[in-house]
Amino acid sequence: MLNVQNLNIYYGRKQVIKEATFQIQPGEIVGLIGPNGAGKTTIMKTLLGLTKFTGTITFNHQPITANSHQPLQQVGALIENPAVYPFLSGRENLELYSQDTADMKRLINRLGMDTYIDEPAKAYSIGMKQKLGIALALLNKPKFVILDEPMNGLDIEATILIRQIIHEYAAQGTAFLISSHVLSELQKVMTSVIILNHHEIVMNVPIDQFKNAPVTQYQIKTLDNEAAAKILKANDIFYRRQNQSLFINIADIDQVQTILRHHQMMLRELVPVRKTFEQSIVEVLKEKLVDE
Ligand SMILES: Nc1ncnc2c1ncn2[C@@H]1O[C@H](COP(=O)(O)OP(=O)(O)OP(=O)(O)O)[C@@H](O)[C@H]1O
Repeated sequence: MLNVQNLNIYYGRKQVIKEATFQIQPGEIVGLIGPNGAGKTTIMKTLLGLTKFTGTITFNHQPITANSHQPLQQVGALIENPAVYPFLSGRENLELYSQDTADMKRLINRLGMDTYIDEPAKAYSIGMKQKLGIALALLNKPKFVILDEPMNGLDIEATILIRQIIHEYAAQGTAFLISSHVLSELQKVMTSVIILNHHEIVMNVPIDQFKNAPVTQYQIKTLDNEAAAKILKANDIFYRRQNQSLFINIADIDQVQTILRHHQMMLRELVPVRKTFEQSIVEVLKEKLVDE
């Protein structure tokens, strides 16, 4: 569907994206992650034909360039602040772009905007404006949607709703490219992740890779954690106490069970602890720094 090959982008003499190559297929929800200034927004703007570049971008085999926007008719986007006319109502803003009134009405309803959609957009809160921006991006059943920090300003209920809507569109075949600094939120929707660091793609993998992260520690509970901790200390075994649990390194877990049993101290809980998504991302970004 979307095919990006050897993308290079410069602002003046400064290279902002180096040799980025990636593909996005129908129904995929791709998270774009990277530190501030890594080039996420720049990539998104370039996919919309808003920036000059070298390399190739094709959408359904048709090229997108700074001068050729034909394939973008099937692409919806929310980048930076929603482009909303403040003196028009939310509905009038949507009508400017809508090609299907029934689809527009359904979207207003699905996003829970019925009560304020006819008020001028200038009276909207940040979250209401953000929802309007998302509605604009989702109008006309797009095949591909680009969302830059879509959860900005949304409360918990709206965040959950947007997540559900993204899943619904993806189930119908719409592909998404979404950037967010809230990794835990992005983790709940994305099917794969592209990590940008220092203007290059350093990782492009399915999200399942992180779900199956190796076990690094075990969290254990006994009837008397205080006494168990003393025994571990006396045996020179490293542990960390947190939230009425003891955390044991994976290499020590067999020895810990043997020692505790020897002291007639039975385990009440033994839970494997995996690296979190956030920890894995931080490690990927650090690895790259070490390489450099
Ligand atoms: N119009 C511009 N002119 C010159 N440099 C720019 C312009 N827009 C962005 N840049 C530079 O390009 C680099 C990438 O910026 P970009 O906004 O794409 O990063 P980002 O990954 O989206 O960052 P953030 O997470 O802070 O939004 C930055 O170094 C930024 O200073």
